[in-house]
Amino acid sequence: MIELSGVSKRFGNTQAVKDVSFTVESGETMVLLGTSGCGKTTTLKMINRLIEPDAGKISIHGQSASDEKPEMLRRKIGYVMQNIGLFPHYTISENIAIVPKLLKWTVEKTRERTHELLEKLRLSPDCLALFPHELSGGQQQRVGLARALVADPAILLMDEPFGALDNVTRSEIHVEFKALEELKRKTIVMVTHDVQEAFDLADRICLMNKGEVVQIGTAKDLLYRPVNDFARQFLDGARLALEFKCARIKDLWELLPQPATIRNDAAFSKDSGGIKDRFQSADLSVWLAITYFNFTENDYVSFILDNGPGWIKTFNFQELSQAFYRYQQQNIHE
Ligand SMILES: Nc1ncnc2c1ncn2[C@@H]1O[C@H](COP(=O)(O)OP(=O)(O)OP(=O)(O)O)[C@@H](O)[C@H]1O
Repeated sequence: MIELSGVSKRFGNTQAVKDVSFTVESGETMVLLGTSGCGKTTTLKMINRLIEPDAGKISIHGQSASDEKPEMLRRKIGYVMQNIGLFPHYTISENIAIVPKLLKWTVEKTRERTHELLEKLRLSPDCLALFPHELSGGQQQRVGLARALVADPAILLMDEPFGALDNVTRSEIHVEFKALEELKRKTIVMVTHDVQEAFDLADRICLMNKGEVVQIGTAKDLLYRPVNDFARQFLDGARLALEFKCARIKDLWELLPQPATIRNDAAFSKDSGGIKDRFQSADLSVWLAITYFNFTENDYVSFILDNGPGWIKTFNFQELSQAFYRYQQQNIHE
């Protein structure tokens, strides 16, 4: 768990961070979101003491960060730098081995862990002897993540980790990132100025402006219950896409047409793994349902909820849109 209480930082005449307080629970992903210069990176760097606060308290797992030596603190906290930040004259293998070296791991232990991570992050072992510039942006980003994860830290700080990637690669990596078992147990604080990214990855979002926290909440809180005009306007440009991202098929289940027949064939029984062929989990955002499954007027897709009556529904794009519209109305008028 990470706790910030009344944390402030000034650089000369600039109040970079002002009285920021929030708690990130163990295993939670908190995204610091806001426009350029609003104090996100400064806040992140105060957590691992790359920057020292002028005022306030930061504690990690209940222990004050200021009581610990910065180098010791940083060994326990993975850090993915802005613009990936790989060392250009180190090979990929050397880049990943930086923390293991500090921790005096054996060559064999480092090699084993490196290969384990490469496999999880879908990187070929052939890249180990290469230099960063010989890899694509997406591959470099994965190496940056491998370097931060190598010592299996419970906490991961990520500063615009996908900032260098184009939009398509970025969305693909978001899906993979969410699915990585290695990350599911970690407490993550991530900085981004990209609202879509925040909505894709956050459990909760901390929206900042001019060094201060404007609102902390789930994506749905920010979308449907903004605390002020700034919070409302910050999302306005992408509101519809964000609403699609926030809503899961299961959230609108009751608004979707009742199944004409409840099918029971063995092909998609729970025992056979649930998802078969065109059968998708209802725990999927409406956004993904539409973008990934080429969902059209003529195209019926079956979704599976939990077991029980009505746990499979088959509908087309139009029926999904209608249900989504009713869901939006309900939330706005909540
Ligand atoms: N080392 C520094 N010296 C002087 N001013 C700084 C320093 N670091 C940050 N600042 C200023 O503090 C403010 C907050 O910067 P910070 O990098 O935390 O913002 P940010 O929200 O992360 O922005 P970006 O998304 O552009 O990185 C900015 O006005 C910035 O110019």
